[in-house]
Amino acid sequence: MTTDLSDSLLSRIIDDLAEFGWSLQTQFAPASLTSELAEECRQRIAQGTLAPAGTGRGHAVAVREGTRSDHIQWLEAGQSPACDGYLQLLDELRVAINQSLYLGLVDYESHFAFYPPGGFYLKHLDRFRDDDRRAVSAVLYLNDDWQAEEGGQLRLYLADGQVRDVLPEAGTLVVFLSADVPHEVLPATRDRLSLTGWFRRRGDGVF
Ligand SMILES: O=C(O)CCC(=O)C(=O)O
Ligand SMILES: [Fe+2]
Repeated sequence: MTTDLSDSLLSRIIDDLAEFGWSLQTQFAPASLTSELAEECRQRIAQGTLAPAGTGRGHAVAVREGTRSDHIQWLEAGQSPACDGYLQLLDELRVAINQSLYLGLVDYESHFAFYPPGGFYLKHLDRFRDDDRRAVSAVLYLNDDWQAEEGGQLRLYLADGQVRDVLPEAGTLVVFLSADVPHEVLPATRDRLSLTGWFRRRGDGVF
């Protein structure tokens, strides 16, 4: 699957990031791609390959009960045309951000996330105390026809004191500066599927 991001979409995201530290695009990914990704996520859930997420750094971290209740599986390139299509789009975005904002983003790490009904992620920052490589967070949602009364909003606490809620509707991408925007996932009354990821800067080699 090959798709390209339009220049106007890329400019909107970059301008928003520069001015406000976050951006919301309700039509980031084509419906065909999000439905394939949702189908793949559902298959992985059914096969039992998603595992309870930890809250520390890296792939092998302790599960801390009570902080978050999503199940995740990390993406690798070459697993499916849909995943590769998604990674290609995010790489286009990475290159565009670097060209305009000089953030020096070197890669994008990403996982499927599944929040069962009642699932949540308490207020947090995506940057770890001992690892500042995560610079920009990007989440693509995979849920058709999401209604506000079903809950599941991503709640962002912005620098100007405003609080914004984002519905996890299929095709919506939310992007924000990982170190600057505390956020939480509110419980929902239905399954909540997404692809969550982080553009990273080069580390200093200590970790
Ligand atoms: O799914 C979301 O809306 C955000 C998830 C999140 O904050 C995280 O995985 O760090
Ligand atoms: Fe987060």
